[in-house]
Amino acid sequence: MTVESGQVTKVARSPLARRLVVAIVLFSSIITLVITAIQIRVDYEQELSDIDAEFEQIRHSSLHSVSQSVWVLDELQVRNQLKGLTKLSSIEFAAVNVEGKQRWAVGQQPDRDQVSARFPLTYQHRGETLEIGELVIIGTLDNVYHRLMDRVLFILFGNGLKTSLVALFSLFLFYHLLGRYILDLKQFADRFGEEQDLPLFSLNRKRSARHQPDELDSLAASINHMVKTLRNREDDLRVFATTVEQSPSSVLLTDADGNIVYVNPTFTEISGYTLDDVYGKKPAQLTAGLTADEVSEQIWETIRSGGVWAGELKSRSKSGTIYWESVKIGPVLDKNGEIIRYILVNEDITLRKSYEEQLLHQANYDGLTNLPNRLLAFDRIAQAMVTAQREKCHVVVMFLDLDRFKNVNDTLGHALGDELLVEAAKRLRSCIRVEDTVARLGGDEFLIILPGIQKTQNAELIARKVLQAMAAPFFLNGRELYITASIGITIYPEDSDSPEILLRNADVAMYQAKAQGSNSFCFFTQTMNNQARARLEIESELRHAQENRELELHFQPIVDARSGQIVAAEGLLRWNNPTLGRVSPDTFVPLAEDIGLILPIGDWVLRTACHTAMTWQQSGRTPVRVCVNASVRQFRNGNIVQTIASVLEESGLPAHCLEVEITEGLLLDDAPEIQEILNKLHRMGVRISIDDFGTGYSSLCYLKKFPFDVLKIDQSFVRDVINDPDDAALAAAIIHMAHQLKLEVVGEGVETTAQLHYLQDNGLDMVQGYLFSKPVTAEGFKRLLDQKKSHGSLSGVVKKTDSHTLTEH
Ligand SMILES: Nc1nc2c(ncn2[C@@H]2O[C@@H]3COP(=O)(O)O[C@H]4[C@@H](O)[C@H](n5cnc6c(=O)[nH]c(N)nc65)O[C@@H]4COP(=O)(O)O[C@H]3[C@H]2O)c(=O)[nH]1
Repeated sequence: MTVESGQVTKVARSPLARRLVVAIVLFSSIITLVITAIQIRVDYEQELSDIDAEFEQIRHSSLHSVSQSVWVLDELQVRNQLKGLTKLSSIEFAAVNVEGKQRWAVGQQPDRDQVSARFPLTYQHRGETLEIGELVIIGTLDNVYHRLMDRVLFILFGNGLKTSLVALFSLFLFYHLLGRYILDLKQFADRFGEEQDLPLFSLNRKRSARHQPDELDSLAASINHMVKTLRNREDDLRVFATTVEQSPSSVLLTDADGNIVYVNPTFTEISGYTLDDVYGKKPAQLTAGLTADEVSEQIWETIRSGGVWAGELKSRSKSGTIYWESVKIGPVLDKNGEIIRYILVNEDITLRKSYEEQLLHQANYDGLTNLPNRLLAFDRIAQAMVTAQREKCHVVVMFLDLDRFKNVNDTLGHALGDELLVEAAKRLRSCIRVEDTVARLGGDEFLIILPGIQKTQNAELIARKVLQAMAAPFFLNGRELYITASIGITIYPEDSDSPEILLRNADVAMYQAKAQGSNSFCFFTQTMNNQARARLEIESELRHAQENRELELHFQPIVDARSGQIVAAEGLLRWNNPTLGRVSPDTFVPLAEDIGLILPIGDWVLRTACHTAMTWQQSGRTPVRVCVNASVRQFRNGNIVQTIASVLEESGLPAHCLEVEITEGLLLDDAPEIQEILNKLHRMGVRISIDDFGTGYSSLCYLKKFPFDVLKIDQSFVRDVINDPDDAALAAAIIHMAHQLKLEVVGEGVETTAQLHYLQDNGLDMVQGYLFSKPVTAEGFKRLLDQKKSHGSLSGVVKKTDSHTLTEH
């Protein structure tokens, strides 16, 4: 009840209730006043007409007697009659005027609102009507007024009471029907903001069975619907708020004027600024000087027109660090399409940017020397060509390759090779102007681009300068190294107007310079171009040689120098191409090495050689060794030990029947893995021979260090043993020395009996050469083996005459 009465008081105090009461009172009062006024007016009219009626009554009833009394001048009677008149309620004063003058009067003449009447006093005398005077009666309206006033007061009081009661009743009704529910609603609304789990609103009223839903029910239903909608929205908002709070992107909100009103934790984390630091500031203030004015204008133009601007901008953190952000800025519109906020979603892309920059650098610069790479070099050539065309000058493009750089790598290791390249790059840079470019194309290949050259003769000067710079010794890792370079030169626009062709021209010219004996330069000519084309053609044909079965393995016998018996067969590659015809191994083997094809080809040679040798053995012929040339590449990049092991297993050829021929080049590299491979092969029982001995470094160390079985004297020595005493002495010394080291010696390229005899006399173990046989097919070799069978020993044949050689035709 207390709550109830308290609520009533609240209701009574409520402006709405007050307004209701005032309205009721005002309305009721106005109605009352209007009705009262009308009523009073009617009553007043009625009072006046009552007075008129009374005056008429006087005229009918008293006028004759007053006239009689005046005629007879009965003063007393007149006075009594006048007094009698003033006794009447509405008459205050009565008088008789004779001849215009007041003769008798009774009562007070009122000075307030009055009503009066004048009646002529007449008398019939001798048939004639005489006017003898005038009766004046005057009444006041006081009584009328009093009565009217009483009535007014009564009406007002009655209506006031009624109005009050109505107002009170209205208040009660208002509270009972509406007010208390409004208060409940208010309380619900108050609690709704504070209590998350507030149950839905329900009207606290009794409902009879006949209760029909009224406006309050539908209001409650609407409110609950609104509550549910709000709660859903609140949930959605909470989800969005959490999303924004936990977003890995930084989020800023500004008001419609662009002043920051919110930042999420990621923003603080990245920039170091809290909301307090930046509240009310413009985002641009945080990046002052980092965004170009045109970009800022473009951003504003886009977002003011309702669009979203996306791009990458630099930002500055609180500590002053500059970082990159991927930025999306857009307006938030209200439902009328008016901008109410701007939202900035930024992602820190500094890392990505730096990767991109790195990638860009990597894509354009060489990692080792930091010189522009091939890609950038092309771009520079193209740019230089455009400028040269405009300024009517030339662009000189030089292709530079370090001579025998591979040897440095092989001998001293890649680390030192790399150091040499870095130093060489520095020297190259020091030879040219700032506007010139030195690029590294890869390996030991460099490109020098000289734009804006007026006289092409200058190219020669610069080439000489470069060669000179390279000629000075390099001091690396405590070693003194010498390296030379070969330079190919081509000129724009004379030689070509395409960067690709210019590069190719310079490459071709460089090859020519190398062919001339290295440490030189060479200008490009069209003839060179043709040669290069030919080389390219060979290269492209070679790539398909194996699959097209164009390769063949021929065999050349190696015979015992004393018995003349065939003791071994050297497998020698042959390539017969339908377009190119027979191509010499001296041409295609180095090419195959350059382009890496020597690995599959080398495997094929090994396999073919072992299988062929095995078929000879299986057909009952005396077993002979098969010698296979192995390229340096097979040792470095291939899996030669496993290949040989599996080939021997596949073919069934005993390991001691296989001899692997290597050249000195392989040994230049002091790499332990080469020694390991050779040792493994040796342990497997495979024989190892050193080929072309005498042409390279011919270091005796190698002979001691590596597990060789055979030494093959190069044919260049053998050729001149008869004519050149030096070569003769050298050949003899090599045989002697090899024997000291327990190596067997093969003389290569023996073409004459004189050569053979000289070598025999000096104790040579085996001979190989056209004197006995040129390399022949496997079938041909089989015949040679059979021929040997039928002839028994060849030694006699050999010693008699050249015409009795083993040569297969
Ligand atoms: N003038 C003259 N030459 C003679 C005489 N006796 C033999 N020859 C030639 O001398 C070369 C000996 O082979 P090489 O020094 O290993 O030199 C070989 C070898 O380095 C390479 N080669 C050939 N086949 C292969 C192979 O299967 N693998 C590898 N890696 N290189 C091979 O190609 C080079 C040349 O091979 P070919 O042209 O077959 O030339 C062969 C052979 O035909 C002679 O009395 N007089």
